[in-house]
Amino acid sequence: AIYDNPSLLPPDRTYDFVVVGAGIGGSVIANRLSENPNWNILVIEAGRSNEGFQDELIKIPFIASKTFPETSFTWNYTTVPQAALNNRKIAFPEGYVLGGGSSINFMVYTRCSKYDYDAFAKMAGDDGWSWDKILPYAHKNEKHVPPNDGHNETGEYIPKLHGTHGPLLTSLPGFLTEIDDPVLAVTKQYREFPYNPDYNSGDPIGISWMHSTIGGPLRSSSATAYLMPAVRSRSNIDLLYNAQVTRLIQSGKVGTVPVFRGVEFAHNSRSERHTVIARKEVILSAGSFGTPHILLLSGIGPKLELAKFNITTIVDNPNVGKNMADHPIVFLQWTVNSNDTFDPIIRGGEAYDEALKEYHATGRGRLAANGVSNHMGFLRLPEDSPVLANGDPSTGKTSPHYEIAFANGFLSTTQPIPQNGSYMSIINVVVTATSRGSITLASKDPFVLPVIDPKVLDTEFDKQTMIHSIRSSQRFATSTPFKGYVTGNYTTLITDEDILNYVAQWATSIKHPFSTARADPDPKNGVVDGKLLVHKVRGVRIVDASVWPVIPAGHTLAPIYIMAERAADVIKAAWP
Ligand SMILES: Cc1cc2nc3c(=O)[nH]c(=O)nc-3n(C[C@H](O)[C@H](O)[C@H](O)COP(=O)(O)OP(=O)(O)OC[C@H]3O[C@@H](n4cnc5c(N)ncnc54)[C@H](O)[C@@H]3O)c2cc1C
Repeated sequence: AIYDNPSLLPPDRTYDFVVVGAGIGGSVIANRLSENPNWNILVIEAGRSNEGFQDELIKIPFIASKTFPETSFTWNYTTVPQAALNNRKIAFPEGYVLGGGSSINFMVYTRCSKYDYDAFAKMAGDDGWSWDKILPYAHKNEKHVPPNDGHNETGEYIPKLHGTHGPLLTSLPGFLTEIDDPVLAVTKQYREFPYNPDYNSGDPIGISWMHSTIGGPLRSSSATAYLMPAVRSRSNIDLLYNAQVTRLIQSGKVGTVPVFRGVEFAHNSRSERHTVIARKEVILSAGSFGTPHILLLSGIGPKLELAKFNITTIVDNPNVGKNMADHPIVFLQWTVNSNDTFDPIIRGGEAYDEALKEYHATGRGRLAANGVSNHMGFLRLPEDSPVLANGDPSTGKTSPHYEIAFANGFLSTTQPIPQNGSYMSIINVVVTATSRGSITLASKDPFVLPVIDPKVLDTEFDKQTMIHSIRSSQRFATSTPFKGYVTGNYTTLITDEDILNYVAQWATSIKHPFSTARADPDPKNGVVDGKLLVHKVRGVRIVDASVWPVIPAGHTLAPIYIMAERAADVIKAAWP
């Protein structure tokens, strides 16, 4: 059954598993565990339903960016001032809705490098997370469907690499653009930008066609693919949304080890607190901010920090909320000779209304497709690059250092679009970023947002790699295939100093927080073990981005789906 207020949840109901957070990790776990008809599952989500008020914003692919930074679909986090960004505080939205990030994100589906998974396995001390072992779960997750415009996709990807029967729908670009041909022409002419027939093979290096979590004209999210189908078809799963988990409660002890099978939750800061007990496990899937926040409020975290807020430490673990990895992003634009970019649509008005009309009438057109890019490139710094002089932080030889992606218009999440003109944008992302930030308590009150400090571009490696990425983008935009199309720079950047100033003014986080409760067999170094069980307590497991000991070098949704699919089997095996 579905409940939208804690007071409606039947008080006598008991559950085997309580899943906290209905984002990517939580939705996969809830679906897979409820396959066992003998188990009862409760899912508790702080945010809203993915249906109802303004839900077109999270259904129509092109307008994804209208869902953040501050809407009813987001947690409106703001960071502390970022030193490398002119001390700007940046907006850091996260999904506050069934589906979590998968309901509001840009839908870019990248499995990342096989070495990212091998590094996870090695650091967590569990070979099951390695690429070769986990690959079946990538297939289990995915259902590749034809592109929405029905174009012939032969040669644009390698079919055998993709799932055909999973819940999550993925597809190639559903709206072809005028820059597709020149982008592909660059890959034939320049060794710096080789063509990769499919970046989801475990070796993403090169320029590939982009895959998105889109089926037909609609976003496919963990809510539409996993959670709601299970809730609507099975009687052993209850879903409660509009209910924030405020802490875990110690429910007993095994010897000297505390057991945490109690979950406390409330509709808002003024309303009554409720509790529920999980007979088997509490699964924390509240994401890289929500999960450590709940642990800290429950007395599991760095003792000195907890003491500052008069929270009694039950388990002293200095790693909770630390080691936060993320990816910095900056957008760069060029003026182009075209009447066919998406700029008029982004500006709104008549062009947007026309596109929306076409979408409703035919289910086709630009709005039915991902607006970010049709192709993207994952590239490595040259082996002799001085940026690598102090070592290579990437996980292996098929792991990129940076990403570039090409948009057929003025794309930016920080810069306002100019009133006039036509543009092309290249997105620059440092995907092997070495800066590490944190999430810490701001208050003992669970309804006060925690302090987020991602330390964007904090290290010299990250800054120099961003400079390299921008220079690479500049070579791309001025390559022969773009002669006559690209007419000039929107912003002219010549020296490294120019670039760093530009980055300080406009860079932001791509919103891939990771590793804030990382897996490590040694409780001194991590928060969970290789089976994702929280160290030094019983009854709590974590399944979300926070447990990854490395941040995958690409976009993060696919790696989380894949790890959650395997985590579900790990849990099933633990309760035979
Ligand atoms: C704006 C944006 C754009 C992005 N674009 C892309 C992209 O194009 N491609 C890509 O691969 N990745 C993208 N990402 C990243 C990706 O969406 C995330 O990495 C992913 O969703 C994280 O999954 P998760 O399961 O760890 O957490 P989430 O999906 O964030 O789910 C956590 C859930 O827990 C809930 N929750 C939190 N605290 C509590 C609490 N106390 N009580 C109850 N519930 C709670 C939240 O409301 C949320 O629903 C983007 C993210 C954002 C924010």
